[in-house]
Amino acid sequence: MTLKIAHLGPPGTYSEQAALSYLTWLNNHQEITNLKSFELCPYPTISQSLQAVAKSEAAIAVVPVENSIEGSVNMTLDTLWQLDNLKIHLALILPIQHTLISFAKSLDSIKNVYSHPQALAQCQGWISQLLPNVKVTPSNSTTEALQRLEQETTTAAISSSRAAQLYNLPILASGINDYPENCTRFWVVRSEENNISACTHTSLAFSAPANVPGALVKALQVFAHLGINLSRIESRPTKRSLGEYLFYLDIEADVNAQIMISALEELQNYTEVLKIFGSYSVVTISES
Ligand SMILES: O=C(O)C(=O)Cc1ccccc1
Repeated sequence: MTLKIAHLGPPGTYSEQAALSYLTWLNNHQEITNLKSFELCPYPTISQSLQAVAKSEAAIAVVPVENSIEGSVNMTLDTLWQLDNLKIHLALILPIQHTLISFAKSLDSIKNVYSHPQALAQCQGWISQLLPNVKVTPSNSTTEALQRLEQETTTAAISSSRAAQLYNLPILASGINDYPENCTRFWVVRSEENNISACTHTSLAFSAPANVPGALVKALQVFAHLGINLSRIESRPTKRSLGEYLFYLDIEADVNAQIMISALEELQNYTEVLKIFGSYSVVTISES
């Protein structure tokens, strides 16, 4: 059986790189995979990659969730909340080294720079120092604008050296992210429950029952009282009215651990809608 893996495209994105790292990881865990074959399926947006799994067009999606410089990838958080029955199976942390790709002879002749908003933000210091007068345009992914470069020789794109190699494009500058230790966390998402035991993390999101003093504190105290550590908290607008938020938590415990079963039962008392995105382990990928 061939399993389709949805990721942000066109080919050569960091999300595709994360999907390939996931396949390598699976290969080293053959007992889990039963020797299935896989097909990489690029989608125009992160949201569409997740929708592909929700609609059973693909079995798996690999999506970016958080970057060490720029923080959360809102499209991933928002789409996970909107779609029901998606479960995180694994987190992958990948090092990210951006390159400037262009047919321009030098930085002086560049007039336009394109990339995914996350990549532009991760390189904003470098851009303002070395390309202070360029027009910066966000694109759906780091590889979307690469097809422009051959015709538009005063245009550059921020992407990976792997993408430059894939499309045989010239690299004008390397390692242009503002912080050298730049890395991004990706989630591997499927439509069925993760039945791997002893996961290290659980992610969930909730809306509070009323916008009153202490609403968030009460929910968080559930974990504090049980000695359960949180590794991230993020808020996103509910989009229903200004000033109303959803709260996303990453928790350092397995959803099936007795202590988490108790915590989640108690948490129901302090939440309006509670969505558990799943339990998973975290794999750190070293420089390839
Ligand atoms: O556009 C890509 O290549 C992506 O996969 C999104 C992204 C952009 C920048 C850093 C990590 C992921």
